[in-house]
Amino acid sequence: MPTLSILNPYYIDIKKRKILLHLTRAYTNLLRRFGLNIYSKPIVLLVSALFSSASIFSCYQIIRIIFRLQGFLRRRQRKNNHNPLESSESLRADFYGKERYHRRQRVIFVPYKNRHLEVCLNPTNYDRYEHDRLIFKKFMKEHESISEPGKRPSSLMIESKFLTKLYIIWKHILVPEVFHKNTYLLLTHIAFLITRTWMTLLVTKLDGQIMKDLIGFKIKLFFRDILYWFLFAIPASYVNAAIKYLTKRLALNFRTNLVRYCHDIYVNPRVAYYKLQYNYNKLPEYELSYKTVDQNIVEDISKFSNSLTSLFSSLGKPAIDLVFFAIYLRDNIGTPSIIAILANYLITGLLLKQKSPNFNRMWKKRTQLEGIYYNYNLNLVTNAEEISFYKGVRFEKSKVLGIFRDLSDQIKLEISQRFGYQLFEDYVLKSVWPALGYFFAGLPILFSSEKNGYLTDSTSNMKSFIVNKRLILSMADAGSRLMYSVKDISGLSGVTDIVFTLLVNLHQVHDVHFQYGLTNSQGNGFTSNYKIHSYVSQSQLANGNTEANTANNGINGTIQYSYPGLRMEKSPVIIPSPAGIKGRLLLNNITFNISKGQNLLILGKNGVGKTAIIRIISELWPLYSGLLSKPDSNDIYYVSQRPYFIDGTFRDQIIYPLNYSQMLRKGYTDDVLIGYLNEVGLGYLLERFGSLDFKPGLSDLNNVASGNSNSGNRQQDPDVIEEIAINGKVVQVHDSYVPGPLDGRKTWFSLLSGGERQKLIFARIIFHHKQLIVMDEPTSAVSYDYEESLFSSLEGRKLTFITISNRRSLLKHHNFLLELQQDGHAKFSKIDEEYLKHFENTQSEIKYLEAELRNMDKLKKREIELQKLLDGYEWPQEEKSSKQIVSNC
Ligand SMILES: Nc1ncnc2c1ncn2[C@@H]1O[C@H](COP(=O)(O)OP(=O)(O)OP(=O)(O)O)[C@@H](O)[C@H]1O
Repeated sequence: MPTLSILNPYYIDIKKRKILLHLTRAYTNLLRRFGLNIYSKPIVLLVSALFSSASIFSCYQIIRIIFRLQGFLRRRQRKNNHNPLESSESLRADFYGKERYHRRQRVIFVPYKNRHLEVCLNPTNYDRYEHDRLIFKKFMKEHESISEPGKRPSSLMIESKFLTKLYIIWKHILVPEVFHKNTYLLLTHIAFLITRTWMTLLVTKLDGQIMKDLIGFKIKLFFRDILYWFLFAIPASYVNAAIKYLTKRLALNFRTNLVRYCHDIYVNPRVAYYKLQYNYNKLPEYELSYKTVDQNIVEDISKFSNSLTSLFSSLGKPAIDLVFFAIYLRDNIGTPSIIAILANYLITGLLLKQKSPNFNRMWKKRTQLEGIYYNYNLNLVTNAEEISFYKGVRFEKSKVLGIFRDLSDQIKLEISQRFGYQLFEDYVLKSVWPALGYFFAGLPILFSSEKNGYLTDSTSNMKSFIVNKRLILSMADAGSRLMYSVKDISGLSGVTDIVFTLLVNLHQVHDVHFQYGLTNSQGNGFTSNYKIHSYVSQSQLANGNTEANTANNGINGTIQYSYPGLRMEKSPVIIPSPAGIKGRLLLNNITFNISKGQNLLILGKNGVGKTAIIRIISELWPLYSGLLSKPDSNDIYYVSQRPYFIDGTFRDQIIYPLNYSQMLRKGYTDDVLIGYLNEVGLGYLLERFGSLDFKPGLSDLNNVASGNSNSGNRQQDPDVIEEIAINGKVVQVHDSYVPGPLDGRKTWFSLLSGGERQKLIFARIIFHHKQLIVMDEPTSAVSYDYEESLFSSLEGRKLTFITISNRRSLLKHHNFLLELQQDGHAKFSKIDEEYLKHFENTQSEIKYLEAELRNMDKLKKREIELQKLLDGYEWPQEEKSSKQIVSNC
């Protein structure tokens, strides 16, 4: 009964099985009609290639869905049980001293097609870098010890240095765990390489078979084998494409790992990017040029990743080919022939290596020169206006051409050295090896058919010859590719040196006990920044080479945080160098103390060390001795001598280093910022640059995401093109966005005048409203009347500030004065009413004297004019003689 059949659970299965069987039968019949065997290798390969791609694609999709689900659940969980340790306020301040690291997962929006994707960034594990630093340090120590005179390293050690460096980078950065996605990619890559070699073997056999069909006039078999050839091409192309894809993917993954690693220790609160210029290495080969760090990170890391991954193909493929083909050929041409072929490869390989020029050194030199050339061009672009004013075109042109000449000379040298070697290499690899291949391929036919009566059939002879010849030529090709990849290895070795040197230097600078070139052995044993110690006396400091200095070569100043004002006590200002406390002393013991609400003016001539004091306060330079008490780093705002602007909107220039969403979270709106701009006298710029060159960026999306779309004069297009759910909020992505008056994007530094730049920085100071503001020549380009109003704004807000300046006119805005003398001494005094009165009296006296001087100048000029008139006057005779008498008198 039909109902019963449907109820039967096996009914559907039986039906399905029947359909499957029917389809299989139809498929085999179709193949048979073309004379194809379904179990033949090309067919099996084709089907498995299709099947494996379908399964890989499905697995990938399933994994993506799982990850998305996991992210969603994690966010929901975080929202439900709010963990204070994971909140944005949870900061780390243990091992890193005063440094703070966000441990929270961050969500950013990445534009994709016409929508924005939500991307989660996991928190960085900084402990990892502390661990890795010791590994790099150990390597350097060992290397330094073997480089000492009398301890010459063996050549093996030098050779293995490259492998050790590569191993360290590999193990700690490229593939940090065994079960890492890069491990899977690498294994898949190797599997595909083996498959390709096996397929080459199959194609070679098929080639011989086709030749045999042709010579034996087997038309049907000939067409069948041609069809096999076509079918074979599909999985073969798939494998080739997969190898290329995996090579590129792996290179990108390696690059990403390396770049993230470098950025984590290069751009972080320990300001390695600044301190790197003060790093020195005992071994010159590990000296990093500060000027080429950008090139190292941007280009050399990419080159390293590409050459490492392409080496898998260029070295792995021929190596696998050699093994496979040798095993297969051993059955056809015998073991002695195979040994002879391999011995030939080995001997010529060694010969070629001996003749090979040092490509590694040449490559390193060329890369260095390329970097210098690139940086010089960059310098031209950055300082275009200054160079034009100075009319420095001729000078710059001759300089840049000189640099390019050095580069082209190096390339010429490289090309000419390559030429001789290439000649020899091509002769051996492209002529000698294939000729020997023909010889060995012919051996079994020549000898077997004559002596043993074996292989008498000419078509079989032909097939055997074709297969052997192709395999031996492929072997020769594999061998030559191995030889060529020796060059790749030396290229990789050069770029590994560069990347390793970069990492060594970054770790040295990222060290919490960074000693500005001093090694620990030069310092005081276990060196520690900012520990309490007995002070070095002034006379000892001035002397420079006393016993106390030798003992306290390290950095021994004490820094106290959370201080409401600013205090320095007996702190010397020394230019950081490997000489440590014995380095160039700019200022002797600086001592001053200001409390909250008090302001300090630091005056001094050019080059006396005013900015150097700020460098010490901001911990860019070390405090070799003495005491520094200051508020927490986050409560101080520093203003540098040269205003800094970023590539962003007008708003970004005011709120830097905050971003737009952070600004909104703090409760600020564009209207408030516009108020600040008017206060510093830059309101007129809003009209001029308001919404010029507006481009919607991530900040605009963040604005919408945070739900604060009503900021100032902003309007929004009601057309919503998409809605995304982020942390439980619905984010609307708008098709168009009408920019507000602070949305203009310009190259701000070159666009604003010197005075405008400084006024804009004042708007920034007012916006941030920090506990302490340290300013270096903030009004040097501002007119006196505006200087008055800018400082009055700060005073009106009761801000505590320190100003470095050359202008005594600023005295009235400060409570204390620190006058720096050329001899390295400093005088700290209070600026009270009496002082100001005295100063004003002195000023007016100076003005009076200046006016007198001017008058005297005028009188002198008048006298000279009269004298000239007298000289040129035609005196009557008797008057002339009386004039003569007068002048003689
Ligand atoms: N990295 C360095 N290496 C060597 N010397 C340095 C270094 N940095 C600064 N100096 C020197 O230290 C001295 C003080 O520099 P600083 O920038 O503090 O001067 P300043 O008093 O602020 O001068 P100005 O008023 O001209 O800005 C200068 O002679 C300068 O050349």
